[in-house]
Amino acid sequence: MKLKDILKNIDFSSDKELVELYDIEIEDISYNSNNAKKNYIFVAIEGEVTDGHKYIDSAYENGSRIFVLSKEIDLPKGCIKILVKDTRKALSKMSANLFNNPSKELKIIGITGTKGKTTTSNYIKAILEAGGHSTGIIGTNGVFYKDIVEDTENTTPESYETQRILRKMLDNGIEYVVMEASSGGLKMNRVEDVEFDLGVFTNISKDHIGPREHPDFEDYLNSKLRLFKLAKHGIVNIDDKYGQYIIDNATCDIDTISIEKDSDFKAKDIEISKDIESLGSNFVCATREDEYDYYISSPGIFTIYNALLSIVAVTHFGIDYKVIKDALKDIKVSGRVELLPLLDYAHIVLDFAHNGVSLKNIVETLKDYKPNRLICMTGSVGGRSNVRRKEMADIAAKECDVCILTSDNPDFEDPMNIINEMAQSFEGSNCLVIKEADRKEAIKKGVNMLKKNDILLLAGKGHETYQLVKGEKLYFNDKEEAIKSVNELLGRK
Ligand SMILES: CC(=O)N[C@H]1[C@@H](OP(=O)(O)OP(=O)(O)OC[C@H]2O[C@@H](n3ccc(=O)[nH]c3=O)[C@H](O)[C@@H]2O)O[C@H](CO)[C@@H](O)[C@@H]1O[C@H](C)C(=O)N[C@@H](C)C(=O)N[C@H](CCC(=O)O)C(=O)O
Ligand SMILES: Nc1ncnc2c1ncn2[C@@H]1O[C@H](COP(=O)(O)OP(=O)(O)OP(=O)(O)O)[C@@H](O)[C@H]1O
Repeated sequence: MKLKDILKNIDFSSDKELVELYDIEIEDISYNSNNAKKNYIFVAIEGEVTDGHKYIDSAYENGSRIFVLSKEIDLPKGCIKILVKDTRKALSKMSANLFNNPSKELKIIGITGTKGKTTTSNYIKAILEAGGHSTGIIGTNGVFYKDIVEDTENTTPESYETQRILRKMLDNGIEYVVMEASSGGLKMNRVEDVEFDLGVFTNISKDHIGPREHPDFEDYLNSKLRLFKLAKHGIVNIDDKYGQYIIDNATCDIDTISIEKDSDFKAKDIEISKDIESLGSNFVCATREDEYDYYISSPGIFTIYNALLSIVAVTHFGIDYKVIKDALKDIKVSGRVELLPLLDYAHIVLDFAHNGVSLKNIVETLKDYKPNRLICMTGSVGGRSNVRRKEMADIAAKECDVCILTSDNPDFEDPMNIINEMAQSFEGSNCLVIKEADRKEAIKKGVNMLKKNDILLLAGKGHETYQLVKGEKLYFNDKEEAIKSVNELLGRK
């Protein structure tokens, strides 16, 4: 592609005459010097850890001669300097130009919120596919479309990766893309040049506040709000304390959903199944004109919110009620309230809950099934704000009968340090606390102590298959370990 086409709609200045620049053929863009090559443009990003401008020499050595910078830096002779105000924004626009703006030809649904993004994305994908529409997903679990699966570093990939993936999806015949728009992704302009047909707000609670993320809650909230300035239409959970803030500050029209307040799509007559084996809920969705009944095969009030948002999203694209109803009744999302059918006298549930709000939701949901004892295995990430681990431990101490504190991505922190900090919440509580830093042993202990009608909640990892230790992702799978422990217990191979 010609340089002039890559730089379309970008405000820049250059040390070269524009005519001199314009017809240069560019092969690709790199924002990491290690991937830079001849005929590539190198874009220097001022990151959280390091400043990409430091890697100009390395990109030069790898063959790049065209540099997009936000700082006046002298370049080696023969190089072209393109100066912009914000290189992240420039990278986003250049990437959209390079890949021919794929989002213009796709229908894109962005989901933001502290909790429920992955679950809601999967519900929407399943319903759209049941309606005959080829749909892709970009999110925490990776990228999925047709039978293609791609891992991603971030929930919301860097703008270049996002545009590249959207182009590949479009070229593979995908019509709809459901994309998790994380606050970090929105803040760092990773989706700035994605044309969202719909933006969806699930909820917000204190999270991702701390070093390298958001300095305060206001920044976190306003990062999420950005989606409703990019999208053509929005869907907002008005029961959330900040739902009205999103509506008041959005630049698009909004449909609202709720269980408590008045809204455009309100759930009522909710019946959560009494039997843990069926783990589901019936509810009616009342619009301003009509009422529609649904069954969703996952329990909990939070599931109804995710289902409502999904119903409204697909209704926006004209999907039939019957298609939605049929699809919802069978949907399951891996690692989200996943019942492992391993024992006939007790229940083991796998769930991705790894912050206070989600742990509270899943614990309260499971308590509705009136277990003999609720045994919760949980831990908390190392090297991040201590608030998260305290909130999680407080919930477990208050709501559970037994809590096995273990490791959950300790990274560079000593796992016992995290466990001991969490253990403080149990002082004076009726919950029996067990400390076991080895997650495999912790699962085994949980399985071995199960008695009739107990529920063991394995919280934190859900679908994830690694343990982050000292910067390294080591393979670990809660589900596999639970199966092994049960087999050992029952004397099977
Ligand atoms: C804090 C943060 O968000 N960091 C993201 C950011 O990295 P960074 O700005 O820290 O980059 P850096 O390492 O300082 O490097 C700066 C620049 O120098 C370049 N570089 C670096 C080394 C080198 O040898 N050569 C070189 O050119 C890098 O490619 C980069 O362009 O840009 C990277 C590329 O897009 C991201 O992968 C990285 O996400 C890290 C892994 C991360 O943990 N991010 C979390 C906070 C995050 O974004 N989470 C959200 C979900 C949570 C939420 O809801 O917000 C997500 O979407 O994943
Ligand atoms: N709407 C919701 N409100 C509160 N908690 C929820 C909601 N939906 C799911 N959860 C809980 O949060 C956990 C994570 O759900 P999900 O993966 O859908 O959220 P997410 O927004 O993608 O999370 P993350 O940003 O951590 O990847 C679930 O396992 C469940 O315990």
